[in-house]
Amino acid sequence: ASQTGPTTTAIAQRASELRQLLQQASYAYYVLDQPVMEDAVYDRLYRELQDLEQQHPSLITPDSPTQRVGEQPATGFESVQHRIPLYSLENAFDAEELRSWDQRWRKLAPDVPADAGYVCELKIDGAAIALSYENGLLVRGATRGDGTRGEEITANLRTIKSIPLRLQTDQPPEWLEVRGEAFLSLTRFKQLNTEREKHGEALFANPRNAAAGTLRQLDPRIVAERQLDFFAYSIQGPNDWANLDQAASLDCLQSLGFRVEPHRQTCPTLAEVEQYFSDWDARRRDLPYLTDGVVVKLQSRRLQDELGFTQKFPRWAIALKYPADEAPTQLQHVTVQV
Ligand SMILES: NC(=O)c1cc2c(=O)c3cc(F)ccc3oc2nc1N
Repeated sequence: ASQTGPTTTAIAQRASELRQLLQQASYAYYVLDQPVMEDAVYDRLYRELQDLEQQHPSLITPDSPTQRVGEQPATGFESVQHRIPLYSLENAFDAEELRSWDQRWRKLAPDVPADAGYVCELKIDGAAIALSYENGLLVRGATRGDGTRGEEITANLRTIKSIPLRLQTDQPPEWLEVRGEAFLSLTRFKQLNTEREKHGEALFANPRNAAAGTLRQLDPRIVAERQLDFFAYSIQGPNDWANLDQAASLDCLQSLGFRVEPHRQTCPTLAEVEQYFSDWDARRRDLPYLTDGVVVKLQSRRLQDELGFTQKFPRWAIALKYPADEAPTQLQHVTVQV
């Protein structure tokens, strides 16, 4: 047939160019927190892509920004088995318990020097999530569940703008597991509760419950409205993706398109770990999200692999907790999970 408008390949090229532009703008805005495009420009390009995809549905790709919010509410979540189990962290409530953790792992690895190298990460108070990528595309997302199996909530996680639908690398591994914390910012938490109060709805008790409750919503449109966020903290994959040290794996996650909590710090000895912990006890209250401790990890991946896991916990990491806040964030009203 004679082509009146631009050729099909030209349209396909435009669609691909729009996806690229929109993904870069979205990464800059949601992951780097450094917008590079006016909202009005973003919206115009987004609508142009939506129109192209409506006219030519074959152009729709799973990583298109138009594919983040699905329509149909699920009838219920499937239970899925994690490719790699998700463990919980052992807790330490003071410096003495931190030191006893240190002694315990050192008994199993006596030849490790005192300045073994620890990485401190602020512990985000949200919901643990597992993301599965295949050939660079997000194929599944799940809650931690019991660590071996979780609830399949891919459609809900696709609505989180700081979760990439495609890894930013032109050589993606055949599979990649990314773990992290889905959370609600304090601002968003307060906005949601203000709205709920206006409509006489039960309030969320705290941002963690709000995030976990949101992820259990069957309708992705509701999840999208809540505007959850995500910090990645671990990466597992085949071959050379599997032996990155802790600090390098966080940098790698950032380069792949994930948000990583920016205040992580490498500490040569436990003294610096304790210093970091007390420095951030005050500073963390200025952050736009809730934290409830510091996760202390051994920097060396070889050592992590050598130490492995107990039934429940990694031997090479511990959560050093801050005392729970006495003043509850929002407990005046009865709250239920919806
Ligand atoms: N909430 C968090 O900010 C956070 C949580 C975990 C974990 O739960 C966790 C669990 C493991 F078995 C191993 C490493 C981990 O690292 C982690 N790192 C973090 N930054």
